Amino acid sequence: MIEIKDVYKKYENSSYPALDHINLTINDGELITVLGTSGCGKTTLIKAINKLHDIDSGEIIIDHKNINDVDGVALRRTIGYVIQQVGLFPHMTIAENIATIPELLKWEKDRINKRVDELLEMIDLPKEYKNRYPRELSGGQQQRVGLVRALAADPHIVLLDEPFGAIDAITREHLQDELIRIHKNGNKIFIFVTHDLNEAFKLGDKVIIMDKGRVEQFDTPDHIKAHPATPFVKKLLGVAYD
Ligand SMILES: Nc1ncnc2c1ncn2[C@@H]1O[C@H](COP(=O)(O)OP(=O)(O)OP(=O)(O)O)[C@@H](O)[C@H]1O
Repeated sequence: MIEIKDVYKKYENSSYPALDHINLTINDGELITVLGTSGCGKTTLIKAINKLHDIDSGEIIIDHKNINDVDGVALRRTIGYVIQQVGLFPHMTIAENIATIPELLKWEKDRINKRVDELLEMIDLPKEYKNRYPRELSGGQQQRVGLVRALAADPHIVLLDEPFGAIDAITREHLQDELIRIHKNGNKIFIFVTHDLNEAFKLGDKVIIMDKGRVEQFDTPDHIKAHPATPFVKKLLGVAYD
């Protein structure tokens, strides 16, 4: 469970806060999407959760522990993280890429090999891809590897920052379905950032709608559509549904 209590952050030289007194509770097993226009604070929010960014005030509590009291590096080994640029290590094979966190956690070789095979199967990549390098895979395949790399050590929480942003519409739809399937098979929290309304509403059990560092609405897609809470949300829906 993640509790975000009155979290505030303002970058120097910024005219408005990136996170303006945010309050959210995210329960185990929820797939949450974060939707908002460019610069509204989506990335800052998820980087605050894995301590890549510090916050000015407020509290972030993960599984009843304030992350202030947890070392950032140790925390990030327990939280999956997927970014748009994929970030696979180019000089490492697919198997080595997927094994990064299990290696850091000093898992036994056999356990790592088994896990790599299991994850490749999960994303329908043939076993022989294990020894390929990222450049020998298509963009969509690399994105899939980026996704399962984040799942390798079976983290309880996975943060995904516009992971399908640079992918064509058909592959993207396929990856969205895959993500839903993978999420269904575990009691994990996925927090998925996107600026695409259809993607946010398709994937999210609940959607966080942000504007200028504020949460405008946090609710299920159906409830948001039926009862948009603010003029901003109405406008956002209007653009897509009118
Ligand atoms: N390192 C930084 N230094 C100063 N200002 C920053 C920094 N990172 C982000 N900001 C500012 O904070 C605000 C929120 O940025 P953030 O990256 O969280 O937005 P975002 O919603 O993820 O945007 P996008 O969809 O464009 O990635 C923006 O106004 C941005 O310019």
